[in-house]
Amino acid sequence: MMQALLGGLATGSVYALLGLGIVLVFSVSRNVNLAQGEFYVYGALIASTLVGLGIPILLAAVIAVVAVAAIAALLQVVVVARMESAPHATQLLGSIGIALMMSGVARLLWDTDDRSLPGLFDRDEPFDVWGLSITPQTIVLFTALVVTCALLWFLLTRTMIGAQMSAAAALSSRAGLLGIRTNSMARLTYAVAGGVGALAGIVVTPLVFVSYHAGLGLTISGFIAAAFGGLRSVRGAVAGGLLLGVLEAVAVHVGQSTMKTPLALALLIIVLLARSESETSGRRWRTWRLWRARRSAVPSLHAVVGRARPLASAGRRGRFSALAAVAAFGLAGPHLLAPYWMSVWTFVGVLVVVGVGLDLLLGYTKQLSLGQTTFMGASAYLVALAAKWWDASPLLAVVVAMVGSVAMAALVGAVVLRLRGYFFTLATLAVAMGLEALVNGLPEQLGGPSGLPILTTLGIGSFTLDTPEKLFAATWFTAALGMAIAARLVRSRFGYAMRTVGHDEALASAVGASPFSIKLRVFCLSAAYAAVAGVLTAHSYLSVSPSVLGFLGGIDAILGVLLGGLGTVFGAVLGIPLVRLLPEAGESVTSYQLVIQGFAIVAIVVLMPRGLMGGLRFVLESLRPRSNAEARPHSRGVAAAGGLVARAAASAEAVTREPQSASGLRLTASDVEVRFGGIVALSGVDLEAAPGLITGLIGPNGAGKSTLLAVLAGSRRPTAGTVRLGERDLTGIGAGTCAQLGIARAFQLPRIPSHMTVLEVAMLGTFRRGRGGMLWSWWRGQRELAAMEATAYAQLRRVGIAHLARVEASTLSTSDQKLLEIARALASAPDVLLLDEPAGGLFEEDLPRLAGLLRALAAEGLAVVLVEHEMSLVMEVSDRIVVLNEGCVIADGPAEVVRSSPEVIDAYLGV
Ligand SMILES: Nc1ncnc2c1ncn2[C@@H]1O[C@H](COP(=O)(O)OP(=O)(O)OP(=O)(O)O)[C@@H](O)[C@H]1O
Repeated sequence: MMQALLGGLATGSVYALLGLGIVLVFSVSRNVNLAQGEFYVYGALIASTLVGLGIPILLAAVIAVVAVAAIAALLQVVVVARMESAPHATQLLGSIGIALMMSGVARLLWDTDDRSLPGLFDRDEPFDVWGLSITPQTIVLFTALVVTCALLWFLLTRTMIGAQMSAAAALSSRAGLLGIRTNSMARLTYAVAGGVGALAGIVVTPLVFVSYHAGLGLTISGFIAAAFGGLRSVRGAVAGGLLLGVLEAVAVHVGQSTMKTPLALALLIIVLLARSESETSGRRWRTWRLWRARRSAVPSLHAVVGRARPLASAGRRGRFSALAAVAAFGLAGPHLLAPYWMSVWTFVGVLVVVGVGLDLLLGYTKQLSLGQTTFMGASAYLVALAAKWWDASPLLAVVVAMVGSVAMAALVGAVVLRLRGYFFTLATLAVAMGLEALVNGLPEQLGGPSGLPILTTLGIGSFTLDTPEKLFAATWFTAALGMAIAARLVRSRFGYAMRTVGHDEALASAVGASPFSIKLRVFCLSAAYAAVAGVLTAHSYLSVSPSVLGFLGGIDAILGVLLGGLGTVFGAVLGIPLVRLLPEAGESVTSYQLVIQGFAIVAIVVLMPRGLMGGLRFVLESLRPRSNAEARPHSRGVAAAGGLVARAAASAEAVTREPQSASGLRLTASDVEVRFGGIVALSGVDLEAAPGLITGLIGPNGAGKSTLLAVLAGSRRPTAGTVRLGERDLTGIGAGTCAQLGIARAFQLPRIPSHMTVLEVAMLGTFRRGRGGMLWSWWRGQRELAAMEATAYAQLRRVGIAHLARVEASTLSTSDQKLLEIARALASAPDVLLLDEPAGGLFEEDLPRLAGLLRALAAEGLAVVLVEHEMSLVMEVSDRIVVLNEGCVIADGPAEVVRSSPEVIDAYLGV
């Protein structure tokens, strides 16, 4: 046992070394470097080539470490630096692209052979220490870990460079203001991470062979180690690496070697979850009750539906033609294609189905799941198992496969969607790899590496898909149907919520959409697409093997969707055939496949983020004749809005004087305290926002006004104190539920999703007034959208920017964006309106209009809370003013009383 533990510690040292590289990069540049394992592979392979040329091992090791450091720095400059401001999903995709590209180049340079290295010492015989046998190379390995930790500690804490690295990490983009060259720091970090990775490869390869494809597995192990310390702790990475190594060794020692990988990956998910924020169940229960309670009070969008004209959706003809072309291909294909090509195109169709589901998740909600093929594989396995274990009929086997896969997605999603950004993606990767390893390790139950046969033929009753021609047609019809369903969904109220969640979860909560619930539903829906693809693939190949579950099987779908264009639904049908047909170009291409895949991912992410569909739209937009007076649209969404606005305007006539809900509820904050570590932002604050009144909230910079507004909106949980709306306790229930209950907020810095028109942004506000979830929204799509547009247009007109309805919102001036924030908030027909510096950036001549609007809103019964530095506005419109200073209320009363308070003059007005 002790010998096994020692072996575990040795393996753990390798993981720790890999984890240290990941920690270093993440600490400085907030990137998860998925190529860390490739640095290991390159270090070992370069050194082995040099040794083969007769260079002594020590010199070869030094050259290899320097070479890999240089490669890493080059990759940082050429690829990573260009993705700095991209979303997490894009950065991770770029990182995957780099890993695949490096792996592919390694295959070309060093072929598929396993390689080894001589040890750094001549002696081979192990030492005997207290009955344990320790090889000299194991000692080298431990020494390398200790020396690397010491050097990293010295570099980070005792040198000027280390101080600059830490500052670059802590201050992010603002580090440049202090004269810190953030680019050089990031480059240096990558170089050091590359060197550490190469060193790990060089010290381990005398013990274990290395080959070109080892990188990904090593990266995952390194990531598990790094995750222990939250990706930022050197000590955490070392402890995590050693623990993982020991855990694996124990699994092998007790005869469960096949469980090694699933155990390690389960450990990763547990660690990630332990580090994620979780809500208490009590709070969730209260939130759910309040969410249900709001139903009766909300002025329904459906009261408007009858009055709003149904819109002929823009681009409908184009979508219909595309769907008809795909279905026609399904019919004509069997007559046009030779049998071999028909089977190739059948699998392309299967991947298109996966790709459309993936696009809903990645393109709209911006969640990069590397586990899509997990659900495809699970479904294919369930088809096989239903027949094998329960002798199920073909139809029942399909039902079992679909229900089982979606239920599995719901369980997996409920766990992994608690994680954000990189952590979510890596958890899905862990699920995919873990399941593949599990199936491989259970030959008796699940067929092991050779898989299972499919014993059923797809069909209903006497109608069976028993020929390749029928399966081909069914696959492409399914793809067309899948695209039609997705295209309708993304043009519904739920579709807008998906896009908002993808852009900005805080904004989604502020309009009453629950990011978690939306992501979970889309996760399950995309799994349903994958499950359908699994059913088709099982019956096409008549067998299923573990490789279908693995993450690499899904790379083609990801790459195809990226190439076609994310967030387009139809991009999958453009991109996936190009990707899948590439290997068919010949034997020689197959050996270049990894390089091409990796390079294509990197190139698309960096150079063509909108893919082929984006390019196509750009060309079509450029060809479209346009009058001079017309504002140039920046996206298809913007162009589409042009035709709709006139109708929205007409419909808005019917809803212009929408009754505000005016439920007469009062928002009360009592004894609120908020602390940020040692900073007391608010202390013992009371505030009451009564219906029909405007409550001004003023105070010097840093007084705590925005923090109090965040507490009232539910987006910040107070350290102490309560918030109530009428009798309901809202403390800590979250911004989404507060928005659902009628508290609307306009942010100090406008939150404007990219590629949305002004009308669309205002429409987001109507979310809480719609009915039902994803299915209802899909079913009622166009009528509900018409009501949303009419309602939003009415509010745009109210704040005076209806003429900008079709302009891309992100191009508006700050003052117009501020007015748009108010329009969006009003579109929710709130009871309470929280405004954070609405006059900031407004022109002087706009102030009277804003004052008039605020008074009118109060007259309609709204409770308005106005945070503002523009004193003329506050004094003119406020019925009551609360003054904050250093987190405490120093005055509360009518304008004339507050204005003459010596304390207020001293703290604020006199400045
Ligand atoms: N996320 C945070 N972490 C740490 N401190 C914070 C955070 N948010 C606010 N603070 C601190 O809390 C205090 C109150 O900040 P807040 O933004 O609420 O003030 P404010 O009155 O809105 O200022 P301004 O008028 O400049 O917007 C400040 O000292 C600020 O530095």
